[in-house]
Order: sequence, then structure tokens, then C-alpha cells
Amino acid sequence: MGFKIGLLGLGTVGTGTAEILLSPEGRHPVVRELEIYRVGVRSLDKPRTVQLPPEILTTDLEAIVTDPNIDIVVEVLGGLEPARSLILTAIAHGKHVVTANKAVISRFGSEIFTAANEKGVYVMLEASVGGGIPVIQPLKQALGVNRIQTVIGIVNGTTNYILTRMRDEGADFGEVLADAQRLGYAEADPTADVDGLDAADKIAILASLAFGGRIKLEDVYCEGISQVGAADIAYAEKLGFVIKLLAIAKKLDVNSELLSIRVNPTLLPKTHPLASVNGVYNAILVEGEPIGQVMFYGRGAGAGPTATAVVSDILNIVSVLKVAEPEKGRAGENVDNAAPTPPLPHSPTLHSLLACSHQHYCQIAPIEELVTRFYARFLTKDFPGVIGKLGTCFGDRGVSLESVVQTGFQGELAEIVVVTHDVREGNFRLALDDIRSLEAVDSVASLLRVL
Ligand SMILES: NC(=O)C1=CN([C@@H]2O[C@H](COP(=O)(O)OP(=O)(O)OC[C@H]3O[C@@H](n4cnc5c(N)ncnc54)[C@H](OP(=O)(O)O)[C@@H]3O)[C@@H](O)[C@H]2O)C=CC1
Ligand SMILES: N[C@@H](CC=O)C(=O)O
Ligand code: NA
Repeated sequence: MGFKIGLLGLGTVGTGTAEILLSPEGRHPVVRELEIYRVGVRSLDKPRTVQLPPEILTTDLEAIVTDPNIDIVVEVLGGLEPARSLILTAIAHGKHVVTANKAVISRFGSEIFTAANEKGVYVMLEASVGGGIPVIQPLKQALGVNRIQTVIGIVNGTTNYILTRMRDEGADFGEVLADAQRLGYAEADPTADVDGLDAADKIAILASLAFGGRIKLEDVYCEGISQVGAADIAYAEKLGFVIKLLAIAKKLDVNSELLSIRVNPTLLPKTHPLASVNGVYNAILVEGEPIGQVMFYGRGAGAGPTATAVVSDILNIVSVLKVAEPEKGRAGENVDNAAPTPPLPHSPTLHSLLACSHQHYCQIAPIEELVTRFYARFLTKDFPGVIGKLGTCFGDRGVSLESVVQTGFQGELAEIVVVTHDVREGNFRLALDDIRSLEAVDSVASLLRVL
């Protein structure tokens, strides 16, 4: 065997990764050159669905990332610590790293890539966004010559699965979430999925690659799906929309360097290419000059899809290393009885299509500057002229309405649904403040953006 892998984690993604590495037949020939050398887990007693020699499992993860025999560390533990420290230690010991951990990369990417570049090692993260969908490498490589204007994605499989089943079956939120957990889609703490935080991590990573700068996660505006009720799903349907948790990064306007980055449930016209992305599927729509629109679609979570991305990253690294040092890793070569190999000598410069070298931070506009359409559902007392009063409040703040419908009653309260034309978010919020102070208005039952 040629290249030794230290696998940190043998859960959903780790097991999927091991399954690919243990069955190389019919796959790229380089897969035969990869050996699972050590596997780090929390519990040695847990039953495993993958057959590995028990002696390669350990709870001593530090020993894996410092092992001189290991070439590539694959981090599929999840969580911030010890994942971040283990990645940094692996880098310090000259190991290349493959990770699926968007939470660590979106928060500590700067520290990790700076360390990796200094040490001359690769940190690859295809699995961190869109699971099995190739989107990180395409942004770095095939789309690298484009000027990107917009990245819009459905990048969280758990919430897309939940929203799809709520719409199609009227399913209960809690039950569907439990199914998503059982299927291995959800994060260890599923509030990261439900509250949009996982999607925020992912759009921060995509925006960084698309716009060529670092992104501060705290600049990403984020709303989750818990505010989306059955009533909104039904009204959206009647109005010709579906509701999706969208992650959007775009230039505020064509000539601006200022970006808008946000995650929020959004009403999407049924004719939009992302509207038919259902269940655990993810899709990322990129608009660039001169390519125009290009869309990436596939399974965004689950063992097999995510492991595909992990192993493809390993292959990318190994392929570059093999050019740099062709003697290493000839197929079938057995070095089991040989003395430990010294750490890999690294090429003095990293391959520019695999490495990440952003230095500056992108400028992100506050959410008030966003220009978008809104959907709002009001509960009002059934007074005459309420719709007129709402219209006046909107008009006073320069908000133009596309449609206003009184849709029915909830008990004593009338339900009024409004869809606006494009409006600056700051102005829309001022109009809402005015509306909330009207005696006739009981509450703003929901507020969603419309694409
Ligand atoms: N699941 C998915 O569909 C996707 C997941 N990801 C990302 O992949 C990563 C892994 O996710 P997933 O496979 O679902 O997670 P799991 O919870 O299924 O697996 C985690 C694995 O890491 C081990 N582990 C966790 N913490 C420690 C620790 N402190 N010490 C030792 N071992 C530890 C666990 O050990 P033990 O088995 O002993 O408990 C387990 O084997 C996460 O970053 C996630 O965001 C990315 C895309 C899709
Ligand atoms: N929990 C995530 C897993 C993949 O990143 C999701 O649901 O998309
Ligand atoms: Na991916």
C-alpha cells in the first residue's frame, strides 16, 4: 500500500469512507493505493457496521495526528473541539488534511489555511458543503476564471427533507426531524440544521471561494425554519411558491465589492430551478461572467454521498503527491514490513488549484441594505378598512405591494397575506413597526423573504 490514512471518526461519514476504501474494485485505480492505517473513535466497544482489524481502532486521536507513518488525516468527527486542535496538530506534523467539518472551517478557516500554507500541506473540504455534490473543487477550478455574481443554494439536507415532507404529507415537524436523524442527515446537535447555522457555515465557505476572500461568520445573516408553519406552506402553494431554506451570497450590485450573505426560509417561485430540489437533495446555483448560470445537484447528506467527497479529496491530494514523488505508492507495493516511511517531502509551492490562499476579508453589507420581496402574514381584528391602513403604512415607507389577500380567519382574527415588490429591507422593517402599532393589528404571524 502506498498512502496511509488516519481516519478520525467512524460514524456516518467515517463508515461510508471506510466502505469505499475497503472495496476499491471498479473505482479509480488510486483507491487501491490507500490504506486505512488508524481509526480514531470515542468508544472501542460500539458495534461497527464496517469490518476493520480491531487493533487499528484507538481512542487516542492525538497519536493518529502525530503518527509519522500517516500521510493524510481525514477528520470526520464533527464539532469544534477536539476537531480544530487535531487538524492543527496534524498540519504541524506535516500531514495533509481532508475534513467534512464546515463548522470548524467556517470559524477557524483562516488559522487552519495559514498554518497549512506555511507547512506546505493541503486542507481539502469537498464534503463540507453539499455532501457528495462536487462544488468546492469546481469553484476553485472549473469556475475559477469566472467573475461570480451570485451563489444560491439549498445546502442543508435535513431542513430540505423536513420542509419537503411537511409540504407533501402535512407531516409533523418533530417526527420528520427524528427520521432525518435516524437516516444520518442531521448534525449531532440538530438545532444547527433547524436554526440555519449549518447552512450559514456552508454559505460562508462557498462565498469565500466564489468571491476570493475570507468571510467572518458573524457577518452572515441567519434565520432557521422553526418560524415556517403549515399555514405559510399552504399560502405559498396557493400563491405559486414553495418554501425552501436558501443560503444566498451575492454582490449587492453588479459593480459593487459589497456582498450580501444570508440564510433564511424563502418563498421560491415554483418555476425556479431550485424549487424542485426536494428531500435530502441539495443544489447550488452559481451565476458568473461569462458562464451565466450553472447548477450543481445531488444528495447533500448521508454516508455514501459524503464519503464520495471525502475520498475524492484524498485522491486529489494523492494524485498531486504522486507527480511530486512518483516512487511513492505504486499499486500493490507492500511496505508493511518496511521501516516507517519518513514524513512526505512537500513540494515547495502548493498546487494553486487545490490550495487556498485568501488573505483579505470580504466586505459584507448589513441585512437592512438587502433589496428583496417579502411575504408577510398578519392577524388583524376584523375592522373595516384594515387592508387600507396596512396599505397606507407600506406606502408611507415606499413599500410597493404586489398582492394583498384576506385569506380567512383564525378564531376571531382575520388573516391577511401581503407580498411586496422589491424593497430595501430597512424600509420594509420601518413599515412593519408602523403596522404593529395599529390598533387593528394583533400580530405579524410570519415574515418571509421572496426570491
Ligand atoms: N452525516 C452527514 O450526512 C454529513 C456530515 N458531515 C460532517 O461530517 C462530520 C461527521 O459527521 P457524522 O459522520 O454524521 O458524525 P457521527 O456523529 O455519525 O460520527 C462521529 C464520529 O466521530 C467520533 N468522535 C466524535 N467525537 C469524538 C471524540 N471527541 N473523540 C473520539 N472520537 C470522537 C465518534 O466516535 P464513536 O463512533 O465511538 O461515537 C464517531 O465515530 C461532521 O463534521 C458533519 O458536519 C458533512 C456532510 C454530511
Ligand atoms: N446536517 C447536514 C449534513 C451535511 O452537511 C445536512 O443536513 O445537510
Ligand atoms: Na461537496
